[in-house]
Amino acid sequence: MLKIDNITVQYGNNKPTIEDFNLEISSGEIVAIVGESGSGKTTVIRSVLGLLPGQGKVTKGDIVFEGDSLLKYTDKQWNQCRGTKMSMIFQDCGSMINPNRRIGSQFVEYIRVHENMPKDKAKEKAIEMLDRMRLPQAKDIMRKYPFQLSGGQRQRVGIAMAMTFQPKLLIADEPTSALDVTTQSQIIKEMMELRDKYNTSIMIVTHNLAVALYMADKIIVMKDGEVVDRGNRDEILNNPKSDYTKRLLASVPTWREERHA
Ligand SMILES: Nc1ncnc2c1ncn2[C@@H]1O[C@H](COP(=O)(O)OP(=O)(O)OP(=O)(O)O)[C@@H](O)[C@H]1O
Repeated sequence: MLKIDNITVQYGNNKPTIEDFNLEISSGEIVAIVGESGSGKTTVIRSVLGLLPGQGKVTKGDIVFEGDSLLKYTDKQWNQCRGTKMSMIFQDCGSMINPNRRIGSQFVEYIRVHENMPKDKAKEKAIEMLDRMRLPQAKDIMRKYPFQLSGGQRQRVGIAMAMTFQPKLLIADEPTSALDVTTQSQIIKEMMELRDKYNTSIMIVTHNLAVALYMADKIIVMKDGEVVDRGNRDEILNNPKSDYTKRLLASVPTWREERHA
């Protein structure tokens, strides 16, 4: 479904931020990229989304999505792809939700940018999506401004928007780090349900190894632009290769002798 094939990414003439990076995601698979700040996680997902900032560029390798190279996508192809086949959610929905506009008006506009439909139909669709993301009183939510919602509610709105067109790939950058622990675990469970229901592949970036161990089928641990460990949950948990991963594991809380993720 998505193949990141040996890419090197560089910002201007600086030393490459990531080198020879590989990752394959199948349909319905959840992959987590874990690592500390500055390790290159966001660079990987921005490369996939074609949204590298500044002078960022993929200088080597290829990124293939459903058989086509994303590196060769035209602006038109990107517009058809982002928000529909490939969607993203961010920490506290940062770039998705405008703080100065009511949820309803921006959700309706978001839908109509991607699909030609009358306003009332788009509104129905928005309410249906909010309902699905377990936001009770969806009609009330539509009338509210983002600041009138809790962090968890805002994040559910972001996920509802991202899931509107049932994307094949959902890319999530630290989607729960702004939330309290209880809301964090609810949102994570809800994301896993999306995978089960729609077979959405999910690529999640997190600095929290516990979150990765809980939800991901495949985990990649990065440090200073390099992959220092990769494997499924059991491999990372029981047979980590790098000292860095071992240290991260040691910091995951334990409970009754059992490591809890
Ligand atoms: N716009 C940019 N211009 C130049 N260099 C950049 C830019 N963005 C990132 N970098 C370089 O890439 C490195 C990795 O950054 P990146 O944002 O990918 O890390 P990260 O693991 O996602 O960190 P965080 O968790 O803080 O978001 C940075 O240390 C920096 O050297």
